[in-house]
Amino acid sequence: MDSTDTTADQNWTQTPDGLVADFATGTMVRGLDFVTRIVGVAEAANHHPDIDLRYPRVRLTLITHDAENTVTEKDHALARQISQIAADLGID
Ligand SMILES: C[C@H](O)[C@H](O)[C@H]1CNC2=NC(N)=NC(=O)C2=N1
Repeated sequence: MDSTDTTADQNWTQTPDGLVADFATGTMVRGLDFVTRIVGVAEAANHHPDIDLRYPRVRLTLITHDAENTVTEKDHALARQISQIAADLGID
């Protein structure tokens, strides 16, 4: 996957803990709305991020437990979906 021009990659960084992204939600209420939508797509994918909901940002970490805690396509696919939700909500 060309990792230079997709929205998902603009938000996400590969770390030893997995794919990590911070989203500047601005308030905790907006963060909760964002997280609620994330949980919806995570449940549908049966693939779940670690979620750190704070004021004024949400931090997400994606790793595949079933693959000895490595980053897999499941993580990249969910990252793309999450980045799209953020874009839809006008969250950077
Ligand atoms: C049994 C269940 O389907 C698995 O444990 C799923 C659930 N959600 C998951 N979420 C994440 N992030 N990684 C996984 O490997 C994973 N596996």
